[in-house]
Amino acid sequence: MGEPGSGLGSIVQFEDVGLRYGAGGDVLSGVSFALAPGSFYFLTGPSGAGKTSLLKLLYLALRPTTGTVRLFGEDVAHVPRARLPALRRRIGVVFQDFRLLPHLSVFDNVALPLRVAGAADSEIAGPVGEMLDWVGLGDRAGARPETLSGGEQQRVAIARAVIGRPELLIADEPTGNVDAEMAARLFRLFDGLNRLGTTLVVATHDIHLLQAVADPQIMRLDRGRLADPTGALRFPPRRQSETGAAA
Ligand SMILES: Nc1ncnc2c1ncn2[C@@H]1O[C@H](COP(=O)(O)OP(=O)(O)OP(=O)(O)O)[C@@H](O)[C@H]1O
Repeated sequence: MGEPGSGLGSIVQFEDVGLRYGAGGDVLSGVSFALAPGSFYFLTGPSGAGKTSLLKLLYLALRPTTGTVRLFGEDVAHVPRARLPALRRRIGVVFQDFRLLPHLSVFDNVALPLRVAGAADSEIAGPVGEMLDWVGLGDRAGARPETLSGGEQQRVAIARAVIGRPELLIADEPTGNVDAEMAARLFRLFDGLNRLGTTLVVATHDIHLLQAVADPQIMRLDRGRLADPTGALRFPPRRQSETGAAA
């Protein structure tokens, strides 16, 4: 797990981070933690605790009001605006509200990160087709997002977030709209990515899904503060009988 406080070699480091929206009160305060490369963190806490706000700091949609956020070793407050897109390309995000592009097909939504990274069409078809098969949407490649159910849109959003094998994957309630079987499958996908080296931060209320993951660590937010100031609590290791066959 990350070495809270030291942050050396971390993918993400928060130092005494505080966040306010406008003239409102503290949404986050005194948040400090460091995530080691290749770790798998769950972010839990009651509604309104600040989980989405913390994730927004991670994917550079917000900057902290106080304190320091470092991503890939860089203080985000000092990253020139022109370099932000390059930094963002290293991060995959599954948004709570999916944010699929309505004028693009399912295929083109999922292909987008590869196209932005400069991949040729010949390099795109195979991986996108495989990814759509994996999330059970191989036969919906040509569909527009608006014709899909909420759960199907969520799976497209996950496919788009992971297709480029990001160094850091951030997901906000990524299984909120899918059934238990698909949720377990998606978590095995996350676990597989994690084994390949991707660092994950997943906000979820679905605590029992943590057992689909080899080495989960838990951060709990309560009213804008990390409940465990040392950064993480270790979850009991999964038992084979509880997880079923591997993906
Ligand atoms: N854009 C905003 N402007 C003002 N206040 C906001 C904004 N976004 C969030 N908040 C406030 O910040 C607090 C934390 O919200 P946040 O969405 O981060 O919580 P959360 O833990 O993700 O909740 P949930 O589990 O319900 O999604 C809430 O009190 C919310 O009202």
